[in-house]
Amino acid sequence: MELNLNTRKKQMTENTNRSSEVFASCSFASLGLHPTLCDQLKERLGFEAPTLVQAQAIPVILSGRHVLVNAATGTGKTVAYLTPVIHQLQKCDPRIQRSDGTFALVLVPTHELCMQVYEILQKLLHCFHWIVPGYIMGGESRSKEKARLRKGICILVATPGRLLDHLKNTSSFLYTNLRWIIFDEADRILELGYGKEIEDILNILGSKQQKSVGKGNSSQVSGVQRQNLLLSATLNEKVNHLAEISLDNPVTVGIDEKIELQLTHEDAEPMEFNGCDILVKDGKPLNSSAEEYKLPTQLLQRYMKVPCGSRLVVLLAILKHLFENESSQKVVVFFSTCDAVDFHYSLVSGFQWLSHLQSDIDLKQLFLKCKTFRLHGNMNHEDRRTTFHAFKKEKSALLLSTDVAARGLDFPKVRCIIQYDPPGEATEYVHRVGRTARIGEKGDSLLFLQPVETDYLHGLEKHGVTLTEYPLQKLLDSFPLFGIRYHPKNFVSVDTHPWVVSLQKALESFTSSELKMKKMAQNAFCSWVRAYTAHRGELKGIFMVKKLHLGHVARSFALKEQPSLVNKSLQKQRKKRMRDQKQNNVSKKRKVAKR
Ligand SMILES: Nc1ncnc2c1ncn2[C@@H]1O[C@H](COP(=O)(O)OP(=O)(O)OP(=O)(O)O)[C@@H](O)[C@H]1O
Repeated sequence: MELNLNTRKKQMTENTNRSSEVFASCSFASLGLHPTLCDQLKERLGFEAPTLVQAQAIPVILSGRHVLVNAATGTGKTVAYLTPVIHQLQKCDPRIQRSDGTFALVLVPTHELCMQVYEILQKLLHCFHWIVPGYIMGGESRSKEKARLRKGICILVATPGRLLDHLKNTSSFLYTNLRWIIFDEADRILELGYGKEIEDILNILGSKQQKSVGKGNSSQVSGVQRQNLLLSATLNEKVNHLAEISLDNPVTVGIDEKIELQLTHEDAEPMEFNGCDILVKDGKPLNSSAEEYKLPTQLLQRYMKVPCGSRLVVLLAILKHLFENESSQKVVVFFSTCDAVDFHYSLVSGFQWLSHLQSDIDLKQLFLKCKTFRLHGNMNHEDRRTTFHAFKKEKSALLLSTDVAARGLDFPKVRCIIQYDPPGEATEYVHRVGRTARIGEKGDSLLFLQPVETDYLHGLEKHGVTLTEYPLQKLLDSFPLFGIRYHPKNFVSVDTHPWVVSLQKALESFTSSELKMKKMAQNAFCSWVRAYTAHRGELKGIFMVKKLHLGHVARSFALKEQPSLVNKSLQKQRKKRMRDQKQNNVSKKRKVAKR
């Protein structure tokens, strides 16, 4: 009883500590936001108080300065940039109208993030019906978008490619009143190769900065005061060029002490907004030493050393453990390719295993009994949208995804992130794990590495990210094999663990029993190897294709042999069949001739 009381007390202290790391001790109203907007934040979104980054960024953005916002994942950056824009637009007198065209542009890297920002906007604008939000993004109907643009969209959320398309081809798209350009996940937009599009967009919008504009002045373009904002949890030197061409004397706002440390104290200008100390800085954008990333402190980060051939079994073991130990569990697993997502989705959805041998009846049941979703860029738009919303709503579910879900997406209550295929850059690691432990909540992350890949951890350490090892052996020993729990006297390697061997065999026979499943496994194998070879720069020395044992890679896709061998043996079979057929025909002819 006392123990329970102590545990509860400890939890309460932890919660209070976490809360003070995330939330500021001031109100939204005290930051200068309109009372109706503050009511919307409370009523529509349930936000009582601003987060630290909101308390820091909102007053600076309201002041009209160009801003770089750098804060950990899940700290509320979206509302930090949307509310000042709405505040300014609602107070325009006379009221703005749709026919005035677009006032604010939010650029995002993915469709899902586009929808997410649009949905938050809809909630915040509920009481400001004259400020119309809208979105445009690749894959949607151009003509419908044109029609919406013609009517007028006051705050427009867009992906860069489609925006450029409309800027060039939709003559009714009015942007002469444009006042804000916001780059959400700025570094990702560039990583996706949109650099050229962004330059073109800035050129067309007349928002490209000419060097050495007076300190503290926002740029004036065609009489309208412009204010540009750049945000990400991983603002690094890659963003410098974009910052240089789009921001005019920016203020850096961030809760990242590492970034604050590299600011020169002469430049630093401490401000106080209702008890929230803020360090803002004029002038130059970030340099490469700023590439130390701040992750949510409550996030438990672990890695697992798994031999290649046992990867699949270990993944299934972890998932089984997670879903059987907690009644409501939300997990996201990241893969490197769309084919890998499809294969694992079909496998998880259909794979059954004999759970007991005691009775003569085969009690086969689904190995994983959780609700499973998949998300990747090759899915059609409607399916992506449905998955995105469905996974958001679920209390307990598994999402298998590529990096389309890595950036900005806010799935409530995700408890665990599994990086089955390691990400490339450390930035991607940060954003993937950032899908959990949001807004002060608890979260775990687990990174799969093959024994030859563990140098990847040093790369992460350089960015201030440290992981501890997950006790894999203990987990494997905890699974009973046909009713009996295995107690090894001596250390047994993962590959030879009886539970692993047995499950691997079952997986291979499941995959080989269905042609469709086998084909999916082969495709996934091939695209996985291709993705592995595509690692760039320093990562090439860690993820070395030469060191891969393709037979073991095949096992990780539940294949008995690697696809090229499979193809060869298929070819051999085909040749043999043709030879047999030929011989049959010859003997038939001979028979006919004999008659
Ligand atoms: N003031 C607040 N009070 C309570 N919850 C909030 C507040 N501000 C934001 N949130 C919630 O916190 C979560 C994270 O917010 P948001 O997605 O804006 O974070 P982010 O910093 O942009 O994360 P990422 O870097 O991953 O994109 C969301 O669920 C959002 O609804």
